[in-house]
Amino acid sequence: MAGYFFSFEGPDGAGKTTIIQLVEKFLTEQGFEVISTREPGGIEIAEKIRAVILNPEHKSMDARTEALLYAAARRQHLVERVVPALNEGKIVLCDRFIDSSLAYQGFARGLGIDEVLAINEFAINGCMPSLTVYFDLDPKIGLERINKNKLREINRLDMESFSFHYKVREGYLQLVKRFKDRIIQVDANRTIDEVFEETAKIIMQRIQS
Ligand SMILES: Nc1ncnc2c1ncn2[C@@H]1O[C@H](COP(=O)(O)OP(=O)(O)O)[C@@H](O)[C@H]1O
Ligand SMILES: Cc1cn([C@H]2C[C@H](O)[C@@H](COP(=O)(O)OP(=O)(O)O)O2)c(=O)[nH]c1=O
Repeated sequence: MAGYFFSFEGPDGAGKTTIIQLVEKFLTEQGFEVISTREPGGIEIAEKIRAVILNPEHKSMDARTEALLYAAARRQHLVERVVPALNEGKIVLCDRFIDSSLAYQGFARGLGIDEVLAINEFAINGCMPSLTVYFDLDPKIGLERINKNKLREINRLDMESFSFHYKVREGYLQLVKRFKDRIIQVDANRTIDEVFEETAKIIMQRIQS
């Protein structure tokens, strides 16, 4: 595969969507062919799986069921959207990928990072991002940012307690230590311009290396 696969991680409200849009514009202006996507990314089968996961009425969903459904939606999106773009030599910017499952289901839900990694390795079959930018932010600040934006829908994961979201952050910080070569941590508690500049620099370094 000729393209570059980059994923972006962090708590809800960390600024992933905002920064990805800016990075996409920047890279396009530099002459690269870029797509930005997010799971389920408009892929019909993956959308349907995701609707089942995030439906606030599904309070009885078992944690392993949740992890398997995320992995299934990921697989479908990868095959239909990410891999074709990489094969065309494009840069793919993906809002959340495997590390979301490791942090949310593996660590915060307590299923175990290694267990969730195993089912995701099966799902992605070797197609890992070459670089992951993790936006680190106190989840409280992320939720405050989201609450200011009244247009955003509230999903089943948003309804989790604060302690869940703090565990997600702890999970991410463990992943940063474990996958040092792949994950780069960025302090997201700064202005949009500052976060964008650092992110663009990290990505350009990886493309040029
Ligand atoms: N660095 C920042 N400082 C202040 N507000 C921000 C920052 N980055 C994003 N926001 C705002 O926070 C909200 C959530 O941002 P968004 O990019 O949707 O986050 P995510 O995709 O990580 O959930 C949006 O209203 C966005 O404008
Ligand atoms: C991709 C993924 C997301 N999630 C969670 C994170 C979010 O709370 C929720 C919805 O993700 P998403 O639609 O990416 O929401 P946001 O725009 O807030 O980032 O699903 C997992 O728990 N595991 C996963 O593998």
